[in-house]
Amino acid sequence: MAAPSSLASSHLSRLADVRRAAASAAPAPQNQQLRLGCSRRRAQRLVAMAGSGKFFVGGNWKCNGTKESISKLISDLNAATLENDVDVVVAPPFIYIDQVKSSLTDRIEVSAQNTWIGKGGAFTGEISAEQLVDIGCQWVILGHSERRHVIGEDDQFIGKKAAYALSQNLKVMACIGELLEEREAGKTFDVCFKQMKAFADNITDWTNVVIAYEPVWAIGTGKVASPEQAQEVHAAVRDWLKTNVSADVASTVRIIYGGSVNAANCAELAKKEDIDGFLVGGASLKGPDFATICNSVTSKKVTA
Ligand SMILES: O=C(CO)COP(=O)(O)O
Repeated sequence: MAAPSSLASSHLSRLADVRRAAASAAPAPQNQQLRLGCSRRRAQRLVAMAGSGKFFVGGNWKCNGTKESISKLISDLNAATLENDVDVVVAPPFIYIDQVKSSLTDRIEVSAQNTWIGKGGAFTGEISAEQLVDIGCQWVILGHSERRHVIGEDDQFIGKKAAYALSQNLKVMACIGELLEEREAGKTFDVCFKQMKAFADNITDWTNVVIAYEPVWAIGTGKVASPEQAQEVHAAVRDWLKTNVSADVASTVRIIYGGSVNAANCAELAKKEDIDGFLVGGASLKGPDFATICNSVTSKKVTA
């Protein structure tokens, strides 16, 4: 695995610029900082987010579940106590979305795992954004590595899907992340920035977008990125947004981490400055574990 020091030094020096700029920016209102008990830079970001800056946890159920197992998961989630400071979303397989919508508490929003690129019609086997909205689905996951690397979706196709989903008022979890060989070749930032560019070329309003950094080598492998590895990429993506989109988007968009997150490792990851939540696969199939991950937002309240 490439050590952080092998990542491009120009990006690291730009990160240092961002940190210096943040340190010299006007202080956040003190009550906000105290209430959150977090670092000044994060408090400033939360003020800029004006209420939309909650910790965010998504559960991606992938191609798992039966009517029976999903009923059990729903009743565990309905019984769970969730912190107020966290947005929680689950993404069941398409065919169970209706079942989930009709029995899951409104406290948890519902996402699809994919959508068609445009308006529905003669596209056998596809599900349109209009249909998702029709059944009350609020979110869609786009650009997941399993869609990119197993199904073969490319950056442009994914970017266009994001534009269309947003135009239909679906909120988007936009996924990026490098393969193991790309990380080992020192290409982590290049790969993530290229995937970001395809999203940025198609997205004009980032209000309803959450970015999910999911290193492919950490997905379903039990090999979680260290908090430092994840933080480094999150900060670089935020820096990329500042340079290529706007300072406002860079400071307000949530960047969540995915890849072998579980009830035991979530608290340490959640403490990191630029980790605004998680996209969880395997552990989201266990209600109590998923609730623990949602409640790792409390780690954010400890001064970083
Ligand atoms: O792909 C993921 C979420 O979208 C992560 O999956 P795991 O948590 O099972 O590694």
